[in-house]
Amino acid sequence: MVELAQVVVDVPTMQTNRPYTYQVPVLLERQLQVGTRVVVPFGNGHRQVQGFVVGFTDGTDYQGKLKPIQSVMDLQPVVNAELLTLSKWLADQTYSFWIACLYTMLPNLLKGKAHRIVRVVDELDEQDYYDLFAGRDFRDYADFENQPEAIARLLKLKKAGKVRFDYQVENRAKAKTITGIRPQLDFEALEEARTSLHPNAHAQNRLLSYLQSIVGQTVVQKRAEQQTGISAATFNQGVKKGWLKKVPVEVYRTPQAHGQPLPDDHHLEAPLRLNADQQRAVDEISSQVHAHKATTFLLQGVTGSGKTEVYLQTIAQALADGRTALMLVPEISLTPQIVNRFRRRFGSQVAVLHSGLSNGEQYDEWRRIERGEAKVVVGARSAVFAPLDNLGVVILDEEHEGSYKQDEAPRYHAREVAKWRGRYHGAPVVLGSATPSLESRARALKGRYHFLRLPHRVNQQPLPPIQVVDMRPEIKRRGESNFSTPLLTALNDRLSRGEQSILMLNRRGFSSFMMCRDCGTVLKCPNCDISLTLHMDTRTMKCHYCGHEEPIPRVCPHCHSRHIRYYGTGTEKVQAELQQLLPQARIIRMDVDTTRRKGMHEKLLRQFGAHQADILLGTQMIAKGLDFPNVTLVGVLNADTGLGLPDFRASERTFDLLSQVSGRAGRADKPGQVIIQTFNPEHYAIQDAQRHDYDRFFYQEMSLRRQASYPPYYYTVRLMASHPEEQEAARAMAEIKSLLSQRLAPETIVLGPTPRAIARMKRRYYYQIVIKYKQDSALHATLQEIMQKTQSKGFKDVQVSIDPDPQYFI
Ligand SMILES: Nc1ncnc2c1ncn2[C@@H]1O[C@H](COP(=O)(O)OP(=O)(O)OP(=O)(O)O)[C@@H](O)[C@H]1O
Ligand SMILES: [Zn+2]
Repeated sequence: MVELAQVVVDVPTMQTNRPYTYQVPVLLERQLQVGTRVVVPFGNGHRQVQGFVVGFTDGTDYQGKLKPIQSVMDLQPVVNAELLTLSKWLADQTYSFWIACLYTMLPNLLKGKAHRIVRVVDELDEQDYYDLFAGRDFRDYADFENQPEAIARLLKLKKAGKVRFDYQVENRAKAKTITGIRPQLDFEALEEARTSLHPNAHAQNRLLSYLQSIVGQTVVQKRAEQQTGISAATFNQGVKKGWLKKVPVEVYRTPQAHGQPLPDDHHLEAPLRLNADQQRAVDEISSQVHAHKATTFLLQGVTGSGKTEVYLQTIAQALADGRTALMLVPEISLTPQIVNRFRRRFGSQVAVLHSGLSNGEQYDEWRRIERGEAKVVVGARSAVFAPLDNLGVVILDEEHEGSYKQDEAPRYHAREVAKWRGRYHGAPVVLGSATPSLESRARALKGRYHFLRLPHRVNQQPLPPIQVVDMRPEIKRRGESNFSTPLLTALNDRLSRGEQSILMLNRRGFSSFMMCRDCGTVLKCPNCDISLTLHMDTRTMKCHYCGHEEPIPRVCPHCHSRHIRYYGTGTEKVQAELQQLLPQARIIRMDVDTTRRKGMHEKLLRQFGAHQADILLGTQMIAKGLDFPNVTLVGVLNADTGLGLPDFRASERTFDLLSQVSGRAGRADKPGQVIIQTFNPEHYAIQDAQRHDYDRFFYQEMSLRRQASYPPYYYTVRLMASHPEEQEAARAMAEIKSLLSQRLAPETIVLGPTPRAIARMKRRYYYQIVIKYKQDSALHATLQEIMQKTQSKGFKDVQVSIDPDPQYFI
């Protein structure tokens, strides 16, 4: 019986969220594998859609006539067996479409329409090389279509390991190539040409000898020029005479540490000598690597305790076992120092995946991983899907960070995916943080995670003393200023000693909003329910949610008064004030605006590291991972931002941020100092951060969470419905609520429906329900049912999303 293929099609609706059965045309039989993308006709109109082959079967219940697969997009699978299984689990766990999960795992370029190429990877005999490749190193597969004989020859070559079938994406990015040269004559023929040369033709003589030395090879022209001193003009002459041919040679686009040369693999950095706590951590984790045990570790180490060194040495152990490693960081473009450390240690075995890469770079890094050329992946959230084989260890640094949760479908948490992959490969998972999430710390206390601690800084210094400055009397005394007297004194002090300071402002943009002093009108986004932010660099008002942009108004749009002014404080304004207060200080500002251009982030940090500035002033992006020995002062200008947000994690986030940024001071031999300015000096999050007392914060916050039935005592799910009409969104939610009340266990708490904190966004109104539960066997099925139901006619134009374990509630 002929096999049939099961295909998940790119038609994301609830009804189509399952594999469809297709016939496999004889011609495609040999190419088709599980995990390849195909084009198939779909529906009554036979419209062409993309899909993924997820399995084969020899029978089907389907009564009608099966349609045939139309074409195969990939000549080797883009999703391997592990990731295919994972995608299915992910769809189920996150209440999302299987097809969306499959696409989520792939680099951007493979989300588009691919075209196939065939690449020469080993020496071919001339017949094949010229017949099939016309003297090039790769060709479009489409060139061979309808030539069964050529395809048969290619398949034979593939089997012999001489060519590889690959995929590239049309019109978006192809493999990057540079010019290579390839001799077109054999040794004797070149010799003949040489003897018949004019005796003065020295350059051509040299070219011919050189070509003789590389017969059968392709050499990058630039490299040949450098090695031999033969000029480009001489190579061109050689082309005209038919001695050589120029051919494209594929090169990888390696994301560079901006302007910094990559270390070569012979000059890698040696591991540091570990202290006793670090050694214990490395030993315990490595023993699980060696034993193929999927133990989850919580590594809680104070800032500057040498967690990164523990990661590096654990990974080295996994590599020594012939395995691979995955290192996740919250937003990698913000932590170039970590990437550089990994590169210095592991050289070209490291691949980097993050949103700051071009699509081409991302694709090339992905292929290096997939081909097994890169064994250590450092990346942000989506790197958790890196196609690493034989994983030996997975590490999540700063595990408490909310950015590990994707806030659009599929709403997965990288921590859960990491644990899944750990189980699949028998690999331990290490969750590292100075300030673990309450969830993780609670699990460690219960023994579900293996708890490791690094309680001291490696430099033997205590954590820096923190002074909290109450801004209320400061403002009364000195008027509206962003700088208290103690902070200014401390800054001056560092300047005179030639030491550096880091200042954090918890904001972005110049001002947060604009208000009319006569009528109180605040300039708002026409699409969303939030105020617009002034951006001085582009001289516009911008919405941070939908991207809406408009010119800065001169008069109030409501009452036409000219008394319209900017409220709030942005980095640009603070920089101006600081420069006025300290005219001699050299200041680097780092925020979304100054780092938008590629590579700017690294550049600014490098300048600061080279002491080309005295003060680094920035938003939250400077709080994490920076390791500058000469920084002895950290100032936080406004610790309170965020405390007032309607989110049960507001205190936790404030505590984390303050602890994190304080940790940037005094990391080497000079002692550090931290000054925190606040309008809420008595808040426990601020006081506990001041004492460096994670445990105290943890127990206080835990008791509040228990009282309010929040995580980690309860699990939460958020459901959201949106519609352009407010009452439609509300009505849909009411219907969902009644279904939930019927199905769920009586102990389960269902809150809402209520308008979301930002009730209107992108021209839609949002209503939400929050479910809190400990254990509810009916929950999963009920949520699946809601997914189904919201696809029906009664829910026309209502968009419903289900967000398990949401990280944000605004
Ligand atoms: N065993 C060691 N001996 C000497 N120096 C070390 C050792 N371990 C780490 N260091 C150095 O101490 C500094 C801090 O270490 P590291 O950056 O690993 O700490 P961390 O815990 O990851 O910090 P944070 O969480 O604050 O970013 C680094 O400069 C690192 O090179
Ligand atoms: Zn908007």
